[in-house]
Amino acid sequence: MLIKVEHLQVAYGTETIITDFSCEISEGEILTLIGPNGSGKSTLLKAVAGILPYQKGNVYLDGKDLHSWKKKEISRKIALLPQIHQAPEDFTVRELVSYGRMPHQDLLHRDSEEDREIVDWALKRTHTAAFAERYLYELSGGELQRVWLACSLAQKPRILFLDEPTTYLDICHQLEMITLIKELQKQEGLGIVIVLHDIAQAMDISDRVIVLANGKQYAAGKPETVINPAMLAEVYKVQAKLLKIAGRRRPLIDYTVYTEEK
Ligand SMILES: Nc1ncnc2c1ncn2[C@@H]1O[C@H](COP(=O)(O)OP(=O)(O)OP(=O)(O)O)[C@@H](O)[C@H]1O
Repeated sequence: MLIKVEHLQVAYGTETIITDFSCEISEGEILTLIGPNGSGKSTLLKAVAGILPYQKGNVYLDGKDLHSWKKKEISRKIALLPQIHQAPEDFTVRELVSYGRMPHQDLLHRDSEEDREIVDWALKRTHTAAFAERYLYELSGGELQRVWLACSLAQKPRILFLDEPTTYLDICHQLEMITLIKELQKQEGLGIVIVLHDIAQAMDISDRVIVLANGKQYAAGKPETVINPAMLAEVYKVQAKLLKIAGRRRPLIDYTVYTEEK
C-alpha cells in the first residue's frame, strides 16, 4: 500500500466537505470514486495529492505523514490530472508535456537526455506524438485531454489521480482513454484513482469502487458488489436494473428516473 488515508476531514472555510474518510491506495490497482455532483470527489483527490490542506485526520505516503514531504517529492509519486486545466495557448504540446518533468529537475539539471526520452515515451504512450510540435490552440478538446495525460505521465508517478478524464471525449475516444488507463495499470504497474460519472465505465474498469455521498464513504468494495440498484436509488435517486449479457464480464445498467406518483 502506497497511500493510507485515516479519518480525513476537509473544509472550505466553515463548510466541511469531506467528513471522516478513510481508505488505502496501492500501486497496480484501479480504484474508482463515484458519487453525485458536489459529493466531494475532486476535493478528496486534491487533499490526498497534497494540493489542498486538510483539517483533521492523516494521510501517509509510503508510510510517512504527507506533511513531512516536500511538494516536489509528492509530485514524483502522485500526479493529479484535474477536471479543468490551464496553460498558455502558445505552448506547443511538447513544451507542455516537458513541464511534467519539473518535479525531477533542479536549476542545474534541466531537460536532460533522460527527460527528453521520458517526454517522447509519454507522447507515444498517449498517441499524441504526431502533433507534438503543434500549439495547444490547434488541438481538439479530446486531443488536449490526451496531452494533459501525457504531461501527468511525464512526471513518472507511481499513482495517477484522474478527475473525470473521459468527460469531454466522444464515445470512441472515451473507449480509447479507458483502454489506455488499463494498459498503464497492467504494463506500467501504476496505481490509478479515477473519478467517473459513467457508472457502467466504473463497473467495467475498476478493481475497487468507493461511493462518496455528502462527503462520506457510502460504500466500498468490488464493483459488482458496490454498484447495485439499492445504492443507485439511495445515492443517485434513480431506478436501475442490472442486465447480464452473455459474453460480457459485468452487467449493463438500465436507468429510469423516479417520477412523482399521481
Ligand atoms: N474552492 C472552493 N471553495 C468553496 N467551496 C468549494 C470549493 N471547491 C468546491 N467547493 C464545494 O465543495 C463541494 C464538493 O465539491 P467537489 O468539486 O469536490 O465535488 P465533486 O464530487 O467533485 O463534484 P462534481 O461531480 O460536480 O465534479 C461542492 O459543494 C462545491 O461547491
